[in-house]
Amino acid sequence: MAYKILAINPGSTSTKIALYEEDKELFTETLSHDIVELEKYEHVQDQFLMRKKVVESALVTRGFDIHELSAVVGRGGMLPPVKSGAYEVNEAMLDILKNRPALEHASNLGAIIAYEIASRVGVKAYIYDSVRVDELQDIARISGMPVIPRTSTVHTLNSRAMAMKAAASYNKRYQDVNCIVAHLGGGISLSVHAKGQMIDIISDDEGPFSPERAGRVPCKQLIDLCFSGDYDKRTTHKMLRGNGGLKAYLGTHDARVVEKRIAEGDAEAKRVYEAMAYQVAKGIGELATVVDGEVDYIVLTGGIAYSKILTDWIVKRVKFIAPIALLPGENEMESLANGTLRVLRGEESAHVFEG
Ligand SMILES: Nc1ncnc2c1ncn2[C@@H]1O[C@H](COP(=O)(O)OP(=O)(O)O)[C@@H](O)[C@H]1O
Ligand SMILES: CCCC(=O)OP(=O)(O)O
Repeated sequence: MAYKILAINPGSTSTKIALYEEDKELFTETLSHDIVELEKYEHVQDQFLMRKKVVESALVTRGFDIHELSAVVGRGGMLPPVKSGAYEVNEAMLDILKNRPALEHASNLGAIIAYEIASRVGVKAYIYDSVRVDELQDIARISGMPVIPRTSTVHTLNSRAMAMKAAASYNKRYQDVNCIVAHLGGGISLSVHAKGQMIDIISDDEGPFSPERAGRVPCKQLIDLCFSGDYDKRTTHKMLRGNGGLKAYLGTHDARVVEKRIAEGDAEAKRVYEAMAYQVAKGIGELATVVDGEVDYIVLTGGIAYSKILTDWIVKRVKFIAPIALLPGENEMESLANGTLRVLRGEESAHVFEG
């Protein structure tokens, strides 16, 4: 019997779904949500029913009977630190994602929607390479403030998949190389992979700013801002995540719009956009020290890696470290489905989530 897998990837303004038969994509669709509608919900978790209905309607529209499914997989959310690979969704995981996620994030809905659909047809639901995969080496956990230990929150799914893809293109095994991956999307995160483990990372609040996030900001000034009485907690969070970065400086989080302005001679747009590249390059340099400079290759991936102007700026600054593989875009849906397929085929086993 051919396995059919439904992959669900909730993002801040859309929910992507894809149906795979074995490793063949039958269809993929981005279901956009109305921003005004989304803003009516106080918490991301409250969007569950609305997003589930949108997913189910899309499947009905395509005439797909969910009873044909062998498994459903969702993008793993803001759990406590977990291992790489697959986890079967269970009650303990659902409890955390629904009631006390490490951070409010659309990906928290991936497992919840997957579980609902899978339960209806009596198959298993999984997550794969969650954003909270934590393989940090011990020394990387020390932040400088004992009450704030460092943990890993990173674009694991795409970063690991692209690190493996690049390894194959250099005729090497992921398990044998040291590489640095910069995921350049609406949010930016970086990771250093040493012999198959993400031993250190730069999360979206520890390094470069991005189209919609502030990245690392001077923390003493941030404390003053938080206690100034001018901003509530929700607004401050939004300034860091959602309304930060390019959006804050230039009023748009679309890098293509910024590039158009640069082409038209907008000097401020160029100054800010180049600063984003500068910070990404600095982050790559920082992570190169983790493996004593022994980096086999650097990967630039995510939507902004399509940008020649931005990647040229980064490459100019980091090419002394290692060769650079440009793998623009992301293959999250394929990675979710392929990981689940390996579990169904018995080539990989799913971890048990214990909370
Ligand atoms: N051809 C392109 N050139 C420059 N930027 C691009 C291009 N295509 C997409 N982007 C930018 O990539 C960003 C989104 O990347 P993506 O990986 O899709 O992120 P996310 O999944 O986090 O929304 C946006 O800022 C978008 O403007
Ligand atoms: C850095 C953690 C993962 C994350 O923030 O994902 P999105 O950029 O897709 O929101």
